[in-house]
Amino acid sequence: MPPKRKAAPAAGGSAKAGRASALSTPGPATPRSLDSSMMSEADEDLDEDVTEAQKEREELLGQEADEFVNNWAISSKRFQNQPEGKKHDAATPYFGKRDFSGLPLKPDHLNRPLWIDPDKGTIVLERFNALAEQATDFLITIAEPKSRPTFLHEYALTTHSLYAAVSVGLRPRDIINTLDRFLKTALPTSIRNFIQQCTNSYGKVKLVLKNNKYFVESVDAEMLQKLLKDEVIGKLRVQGSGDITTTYAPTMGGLVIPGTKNAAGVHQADLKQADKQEEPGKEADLYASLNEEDDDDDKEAVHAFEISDSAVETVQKRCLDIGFPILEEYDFRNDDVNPNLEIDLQPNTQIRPYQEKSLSKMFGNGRAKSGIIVLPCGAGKTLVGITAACTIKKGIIVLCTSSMSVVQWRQEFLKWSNINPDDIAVFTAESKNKFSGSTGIIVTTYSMVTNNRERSHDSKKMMDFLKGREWGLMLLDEVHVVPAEVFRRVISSIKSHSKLGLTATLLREDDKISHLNFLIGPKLYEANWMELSQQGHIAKVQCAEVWCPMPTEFYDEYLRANSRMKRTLYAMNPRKFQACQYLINYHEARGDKIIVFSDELYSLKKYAETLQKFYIYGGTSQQERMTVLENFQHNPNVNTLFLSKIGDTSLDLPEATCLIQISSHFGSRRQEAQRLGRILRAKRRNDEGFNAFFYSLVSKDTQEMYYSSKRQAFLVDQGYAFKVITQLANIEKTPNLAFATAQERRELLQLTLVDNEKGTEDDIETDDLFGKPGAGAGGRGKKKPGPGVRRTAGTLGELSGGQDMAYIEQNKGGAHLKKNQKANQSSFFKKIAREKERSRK
Ligand SMILES: Nc1ncnc2c1ncn2[C@@H]1O[C@H](COP(=O)(O)OP(=O)(O)OP(=O)(O)O)[C@@H](O)[C@H]1O
Repeated sequence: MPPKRKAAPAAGGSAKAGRASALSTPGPATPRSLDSSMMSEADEDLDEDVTEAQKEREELLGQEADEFVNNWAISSKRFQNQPEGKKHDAATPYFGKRDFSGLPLKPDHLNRPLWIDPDKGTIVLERFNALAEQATDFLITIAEPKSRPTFLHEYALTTHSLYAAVSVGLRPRDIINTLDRFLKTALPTSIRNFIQQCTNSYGKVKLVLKNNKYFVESVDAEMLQKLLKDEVIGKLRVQGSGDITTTYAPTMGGLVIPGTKNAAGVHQADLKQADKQEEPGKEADLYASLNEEDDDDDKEAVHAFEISDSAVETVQKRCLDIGFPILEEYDFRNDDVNPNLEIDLQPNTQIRPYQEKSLSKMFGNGRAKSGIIVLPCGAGKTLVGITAACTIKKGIIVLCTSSMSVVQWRQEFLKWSNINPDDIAVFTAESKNKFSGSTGIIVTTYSMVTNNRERSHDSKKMMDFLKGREWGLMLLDEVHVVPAEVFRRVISSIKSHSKLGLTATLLREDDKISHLNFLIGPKLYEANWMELSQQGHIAKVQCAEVWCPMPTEFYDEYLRANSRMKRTLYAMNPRKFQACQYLINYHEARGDKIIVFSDELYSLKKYAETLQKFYIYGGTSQQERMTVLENFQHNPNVNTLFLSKIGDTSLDLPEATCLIQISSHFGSRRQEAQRLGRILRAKRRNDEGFNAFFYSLVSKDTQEMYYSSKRQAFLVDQGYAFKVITQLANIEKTPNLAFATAQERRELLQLTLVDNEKGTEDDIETDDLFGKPGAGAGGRGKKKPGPGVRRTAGTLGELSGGQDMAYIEQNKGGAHLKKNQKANQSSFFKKIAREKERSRK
């Protein structure tokens, strides 16, 4: 990290800026401070949000605010004391110590697109600059995108991002030179040192599986000598395997690997540069140094020594401890031991530019690097995985979060590639077939592989088969939802040369995402949502937050209610109900197909029943689900569908063009992104002027407003602007809205209070929308819970759908669950417990 990573005032923090602009939409603005005052009550039971980390963050924000005020006072004084004519502009005092306006600009700074914060390594990119495209390619390779609204993008230079840059073949001087050339100011020494420090250690040592033997490899012979002298690693060298061997790195000349043309983004930038530059002589040398270096890539000598299979983890850990993280690469072209798989993309398959770019990060130097590719929902992660498989052409194992995804993955393999159907088998509770030839593809679920319970004979045999082989590629779907421990178990039991993780959002509220860096590999590529929607690969979406005032009697109850009842009340707010009805009418009349999401089962059913619409939740039978979905797709009279959280993922309904959210999972940014993902693949996305719509209905002056702003943070960073609608046009004049009279609203309140006295029903954990209700991941049968189902945390094996894994993991486990279980106990059990207690005394 660059020196001192303190929390910073959000100068230029575009997420906040995006939010602020949305809030400035006319209308009676509710002060956001109201929400924070509500926090103390909400704190009691927040599953996900009020973690220690959150408290720390809040403390930090407080410190940050103090610091800001102090700095402002100092700078303001300094500003006033400056001689007239030498004063900076009026905004200067606001930036305090972080005022970098004094940094000398390069004479041609207007032509250069980047700014950098010398303290924190935050890079700001001017998207309107002529070199923005090239700079973006470069930044994607060396830094992590943080925020990408329309005009200014923000990236962060981190140890991990530099690690990833090195892993795709960039060298420190590539990074320093190119960054310097894009910057409007000279590259600060602090940043130069940081890059050198990180990149000098990263990428020097590689772990390569060649001819089924593990080698520690480096282009630096001295480095290998150093490792051999290390007290831990030295002993682990396979005795009798000779000293350090020297070979030469493979050349790329003539090789055609799908998606490798942009090895690190820099080369492509170079080519475009030649076409676009305004001042040829001057700009052409912007990348010259990189080209020179590329030429000698092919001739580099590589030194290696062998280690045993069992020593791999120890060596990896030790290398990390001594500051030389080890990179994993698979030289699949020179693997003569593992049989080749007959698989190619279908001749008519055309991968899209961003898919190709993401793969170029994986295969940039002709070998397969392990890591994670991040693409928005509906952007075609499956095809990226399949293309990687077609490149490596060895045994492939695919791990999914649900048994339905297993079926879908197999179908996609058959659709996009020429794989023989006998060469691709699935391993689920229902099917335990192997492929027929010497190698092939197995598609399975995380839970099938990590299941600790006693296995059936067939399942055990299958596991032995999976463990006993060496796989060329392990494809890990939806990596953000799978607990780190599960990865550890998967990775330690199944041996594979390379791993590719796929996800739409590298987001977890619990920060465990960093584990993935070492368990799978660095983030290789993250696509820009806005760019993909502009290119028509995903739909353009208009997002809005609709503020629904609460009638006084509801609000009075809300203030008195416990946290569970509060959630029910803000979902059942009759004004919200009316807004939902209004939006359904409006969008149905426009010819849209609408999905209404509710995490709250009580409101899901009440809304759907009152409006006479279909709904699906965990307890809906498989047959009914299919009938409802079919009708939604093909019946012009069924245009609205209510869904519980089981529809958050895996739902492929390209007919849907409008989403309305009436209740959600606290502040989960991931759920918000996943739900938006349900309309990103809208069939009509390329119709002229087409827009999909995403509405979040929030009850005004309740905790929901706080959660809503939290939930939107990720999408705002992707460039989505949330408009705040404080009043839906003419809603008060709209006829036939439900709960129009005070009497009806009072009755609704009474009914809600009575019905929910004993706590509300939770959604049944289920596979996914297409899975069997109550079936565990991998389709393992689970008893169908009766009414009043409780939420259980359980292990991954017991959890069924990817959609719930992380949410539940974050539900601060024991305490919360116990509380819930207690609340759900019937009075009979409570009585028994009391009697037991008494008899003990
Ligand atoms: N290169 C391509 N050419 C044509 N169609 C494509 C291409 N890539 C993806 N698609 C199509 O885009 C749709 C979305 O793909 P896919 O289901 O793989 O998305 P995803 O990123 O996995 O989404 P989610 O995160 O929601 O599961 C599919 O219908 C797929 O066939």
